[in-house]
Amino acid sequence: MEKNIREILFTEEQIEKKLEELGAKITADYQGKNLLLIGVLKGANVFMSDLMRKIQIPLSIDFIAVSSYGLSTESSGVVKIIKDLDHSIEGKDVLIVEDIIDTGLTLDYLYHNLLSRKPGSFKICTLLDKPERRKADIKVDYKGFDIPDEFIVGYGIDYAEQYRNLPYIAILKKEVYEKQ
Ligand SMILES: O=P(O)(O)OC[C@H]1O[C@H](OP(=O)(O)OP(=O)(O)O)[C@H](O)[C@@H]1O
Ligand code: HPA
Repeated sequence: MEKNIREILFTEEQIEKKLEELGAKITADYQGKNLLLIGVLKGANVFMSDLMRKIQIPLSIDFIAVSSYGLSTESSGVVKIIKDLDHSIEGKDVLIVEDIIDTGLTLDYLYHNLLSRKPGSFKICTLLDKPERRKADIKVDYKGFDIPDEFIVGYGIDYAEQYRNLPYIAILKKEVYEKQ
């Protein structure tokens, strides 16, 4: 295990099993629809790549890049779009794919921003949900796991741009970010 990791929350095998469940639900719910997965970069990159291969219906993908945490473990509360979508979403059945919902401020911003672009439908899928920290009310349609109020890394999720390549989801040791 990486030396700065306190505890592994979900192993590769547990993540794989959860993705199969989520993929099966999305496949059943979006039959005959015009499914567009929108990945929220950079964190959702790994989850989105694995999830889309568990969905057994035609779909398209796009990405939006936002940032509110920068190099910190606390949300700045100011969400910035760094890279916008490549295409219009008008009339499309949009499923936002997030790695983690924490305060909910990122998704609250994206919800209002993307809804104004008139999608046919709009739903939210997140791998991880940290409900204790919520500041904005978010309705999650597809969820992988609830997690405790700890700082999480791995499987695409970073601290100061590190640890995204860990194949598991883990709690970062507090001394790693408290000494910064
Ligand atoms: O619910 P919130 O408190 O808003 O936090 C969730 C957001 O924070 C992380 O993104 P970050 O800003 O760290 O950018 P990244 O995806 O590039 O790592 C994560 O990927 C979510 O998008
Ligand atoms: O626990 C977290 N870890 C990494 N990035 C995050 N962005 C929101 N919450 C987290």
